[in-house]
Amino acid sequence: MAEEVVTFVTGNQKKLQEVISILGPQIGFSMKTKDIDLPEYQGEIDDICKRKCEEALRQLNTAVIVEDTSLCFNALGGLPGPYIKWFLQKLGPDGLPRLLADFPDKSGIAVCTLAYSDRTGNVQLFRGETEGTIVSPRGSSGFGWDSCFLPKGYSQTYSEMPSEVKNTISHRFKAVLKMREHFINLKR
Ligand SMILES: O=P(O)(O)OP(=O)(O)OP(=O)(O)OC[C@H]1O[C@@H](n2cnc3c(O)ncnc32)[C@H](O)[C@@H]1O
Ligand SMILES: [Mg+2]
Repeated sequence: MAEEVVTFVTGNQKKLQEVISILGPQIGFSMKTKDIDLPEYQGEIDDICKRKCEEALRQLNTAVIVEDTSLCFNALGGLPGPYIKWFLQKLGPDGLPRLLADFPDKSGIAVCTLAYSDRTGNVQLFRGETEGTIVSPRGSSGFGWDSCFLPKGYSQTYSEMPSEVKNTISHRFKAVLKMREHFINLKR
């Protein structure tokens, strides 16, 4: 039987590169990619990702995967969470730890949610989380807020560590692994 073709839809090429390198060759489906910055609704993480996936399906009318990344600060009840993109854009990486200046708790959670929809609109979510601390920016590799995120148990931020290390401990790694398991099990 021919492998199912699924289109990964994202406007973020860095994210895409990481997904591809984490997925590896044996993924149980054949992946195409499409560069669209999909609209994102407000709400809880899972709902935002599900609706983003439904919008991708509506636009492309084929099986799709989308991904949504959140950075949740525990002292702020989980905010900025799914709105981290706009905080980062307006405040820059320097501004992120400053949001926590008045709080002793600097901990945060990076969350990656992948949503897969088949052509009939049946959506499945796969979530990966990595705990860490929000620090003043350190390091130059990676993208987004990588320089501010110090994963728990490590002395280097995502930006200071080699990408091969980030890609074996990250929020994205954990979500991609769950999705890959799902597809590989389907074929068994
Ligand atoms: O088209 P999409 O897939 O939505 O791509 P995006 O860049 O808009 O991504 P999100 O909506 O998921 O917003 C997440 C924000 O967090 C950033 N980001 C995502 N993954 C990251 C990672 O692993 N490390 C650091 N920053 C990340 C990303 O650049 C955005 O600013
Ligand atoms: Mg986005």
